[in-house]
Amino acid sequence: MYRAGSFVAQHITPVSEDQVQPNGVDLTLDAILEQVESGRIGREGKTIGERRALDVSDPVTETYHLEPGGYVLQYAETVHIPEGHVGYIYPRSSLMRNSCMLNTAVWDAGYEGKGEGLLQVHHPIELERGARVAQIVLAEATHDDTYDGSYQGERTE
Ligand SMILES: O=c1ccn([C@H]2C[C@H](O)[C@@H](COP(=O)(O)OP(=O)(O)OP(=O)(O)O)O2)c(=O)[nH]1
Repeated sequence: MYRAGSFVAQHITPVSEDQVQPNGVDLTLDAILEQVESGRIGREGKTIGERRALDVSDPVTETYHLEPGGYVLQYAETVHIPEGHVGYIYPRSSLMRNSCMLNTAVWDAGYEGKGEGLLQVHHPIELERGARVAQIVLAEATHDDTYDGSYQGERTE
């Protein structure tokens, strides 16, 4: 069962009232990166290739002008996935209606950090830093251990 947005909001920092939706919480855009080097997924281990942070095209409004392509989008909020739950990301529908998509992997129980998503741009779009671009939902889930991988605590210092 998916939890209500008010429950999800208890696990997102910082969060404001306008981010809380009936079934989840909107996440905002912190930064957009472009991958410039190949990564590797091996039978054992993995390497993340170098990604370079894009400069905003308009520094006054902090707006990115994006051409079609694939980008890594970093969310601004710290997310904690509580025990007994699993998280998924959906794009904000207005992003999708503008021919763009945000992909999700699994957000594991016990994970805490500022995560990332794959942003697919199928038509040029402008995105402002701090704009709501995604929605995170939490579903109740059984699990064995809790998350203890390499991304635990990412970008939280
Ligand atoms: O779209 C997503 C999905 C997940 N995560 C975060 C939460 C998740 O718990 C963590 C690790 O994901 P995963 O377990 O898939 O990472 P991995 O590639 O298996 O690496 P590791 O074994 O180091 O965890 O990354 C994101 O930032 N974005």
